Amino acid sequence: MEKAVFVALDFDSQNKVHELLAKLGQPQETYLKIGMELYYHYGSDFVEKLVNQGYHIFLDLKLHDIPNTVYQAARQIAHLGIFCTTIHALGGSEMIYAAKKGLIDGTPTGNNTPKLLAVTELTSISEKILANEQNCSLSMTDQVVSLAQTAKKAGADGVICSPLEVKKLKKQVGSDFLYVTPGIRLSNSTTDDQKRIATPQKAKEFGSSALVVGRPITQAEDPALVYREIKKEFE
Ligand SMILES: O=c1ccn([C@@H]2O[C@H](COP(=O)(O)O)[C@@H](O)[C@H]2O)c(=O)[nH]1
Repeated sequence: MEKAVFVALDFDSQNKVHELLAKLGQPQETYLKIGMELYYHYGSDFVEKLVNQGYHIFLDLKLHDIPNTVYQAARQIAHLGIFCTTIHALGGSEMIYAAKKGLIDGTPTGNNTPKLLAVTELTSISEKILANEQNCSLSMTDQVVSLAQTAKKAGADGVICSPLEVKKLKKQVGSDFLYVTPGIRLSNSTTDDQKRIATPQKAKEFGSSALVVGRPITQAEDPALVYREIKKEFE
């Protein structure tokens, strides 16, 4: 996982996924993120197909429900042979603990338990939205640190955050925790709906463990070239 670049497969069809994968390289060296769009369309068979081809799969379903429901869902997710998955840290420590237990209980004997990553504040949330819509009196960084501390205590393996928060997180939460960062934009990319962004180079300087990159790769004229450039800049 250290220094992986996860390509976010936010597509509405399998054909588009296969077209992209044909350009990216060996499955064993390729990290992919499957989110709600593909999962709700094609279900877990599609996830298992890519796992069986040798891809490292990050299943990003961002579970957020009562602890028992999350426990049962995590138990099912653990059968898929994926590399990591997500929950919302805002669900609280009991829910995070339940997710971790579900992943452990559901992992078939001999397989690795998927890593559990807790989403702190989505990278589409700005300081202004945090204050005005979530009525949070903490700064963005302090709120992310607080959620990460809760997630770590409850057994998560790492968090999803912006690269902008990683330096402080490493100091206050520790380097023995994963900091996986979306919100990655090249200096010439559009920001789209992302608010807390950084380039791959900056993310590397701040200490991100892994990057998540969608549209800058998937909507590029030459996705393979951009993917290679991002990997080179980050590794
Ligand atoms: O805080 C978060 C959590 C998850 N994401 C996901 O990452 C990708 C980013 O895609 P881009 O096209 O590079 O913006 C996307 O799948 C999100 O669901 C995030 O952006 N922020």
